Amino acid sequence: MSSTIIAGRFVNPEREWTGQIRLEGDTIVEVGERLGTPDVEFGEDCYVFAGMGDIHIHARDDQSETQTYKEDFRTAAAAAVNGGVVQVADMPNNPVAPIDDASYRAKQQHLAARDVPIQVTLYAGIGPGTRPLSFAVPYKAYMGPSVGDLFFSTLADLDETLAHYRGQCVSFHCEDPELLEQHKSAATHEQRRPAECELSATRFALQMIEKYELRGKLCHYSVGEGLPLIRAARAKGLDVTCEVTPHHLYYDVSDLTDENRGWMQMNPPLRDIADRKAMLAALRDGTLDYLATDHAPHTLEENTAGISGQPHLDTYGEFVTWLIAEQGFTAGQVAAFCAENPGRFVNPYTAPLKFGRIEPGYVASLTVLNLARPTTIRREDLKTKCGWSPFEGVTFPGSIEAVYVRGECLK
Ligand SMILES: NC(=O)N[C@@H](CC(=O)O)C(=O)O
Repeated sequence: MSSTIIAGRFVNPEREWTGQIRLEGDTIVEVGERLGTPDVEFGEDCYVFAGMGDIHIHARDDQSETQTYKEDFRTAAAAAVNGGVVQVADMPNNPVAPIDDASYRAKQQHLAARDVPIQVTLYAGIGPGTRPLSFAVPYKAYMGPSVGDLFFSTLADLDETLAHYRGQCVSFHCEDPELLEQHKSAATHEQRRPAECELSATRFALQMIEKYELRGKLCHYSVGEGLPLIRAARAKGLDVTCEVTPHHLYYDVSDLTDENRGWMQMNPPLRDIADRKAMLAALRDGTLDYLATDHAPHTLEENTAGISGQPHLDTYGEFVTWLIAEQGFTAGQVAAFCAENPGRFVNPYTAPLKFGRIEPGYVASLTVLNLARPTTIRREDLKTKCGWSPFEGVTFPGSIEAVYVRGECLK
């Protein structure tokens, strides 16, 4: 079995240290000071993290193959590696939604045939009348309409369905369908999906998590007023974690112009500056657990025509360098919300591989960021099939030095 010694500055959430690690096959087998002559050495400008994980992506690939003109598992995996991401979790709002044993297994087989190097965990969908699968998977509930047909029209219907999912791991897209309906004639996207939709849905999701003892997760959180509700629920002992996207941390409504409105549209929408600042603070204090992109690759033409979502996998790692160099996040904080917490979320489903830490027994996947070499995002460097990024032209303070996937250096 091939053995590689890597030297550099390593980061886990609780400590940062200079030393060496030894990889054997696809596993980290030793962490120490002087294990031998290094095969690879990363300099002082680099941080070596456990491989980063994006637990909210839309690869747009399923057995129907009707959306693979914009992304498929291969191009999503290429975009992930390009952005320093070694494991992803894929959402179920496909034309053929994985909602039961047969449809989930069929999507798994479809994925296996794509033979991608990174780990892809599949969510199963919860829709009106669905029931849990016979094996453990993470679930996703779209409370109201977003993209695709998997959603509820009333929260009462969702409650009735969730009663069957007691104790399961359920992620919520928090927008109240009845309030969305009330605002549907408003002038702009953000007025049609206002903060109160997410707040009301947050209260409901927390009630459901308590009532059915779910392992709950709130997706792409964007409303400052909801954060105290999440903290209070945790203080009460609820098992609830929370994602935040790059776009809700970087942009707010003051960035919207007549020209960019089309491609700056996503669900939930951009919010006020105060919300954006609240998200940054909550990511720093641990209220938000995961940097998860909601990578939603649609073509620019589709976005301009009104479909919601932005692609973000290609730029995940560069965006993280902005958090460190310009927003004052510590490398340890990054190791928590980009590696350890996403790893903890998927590890129940990825055995024998264990993601998220630099520690013997964990997978030999690493994300190495260089904080001294800035990157300007250019369309020609993207690997996503949809072919664009909202960050085109943005210069981030750092770059991706290397990406190891199961012991192999892929970038
Ligand atoms: N977030 C989005 O704006 N779009 C997502 C759907 C979703 O996650 O709601 C998509 O599937 O494209």
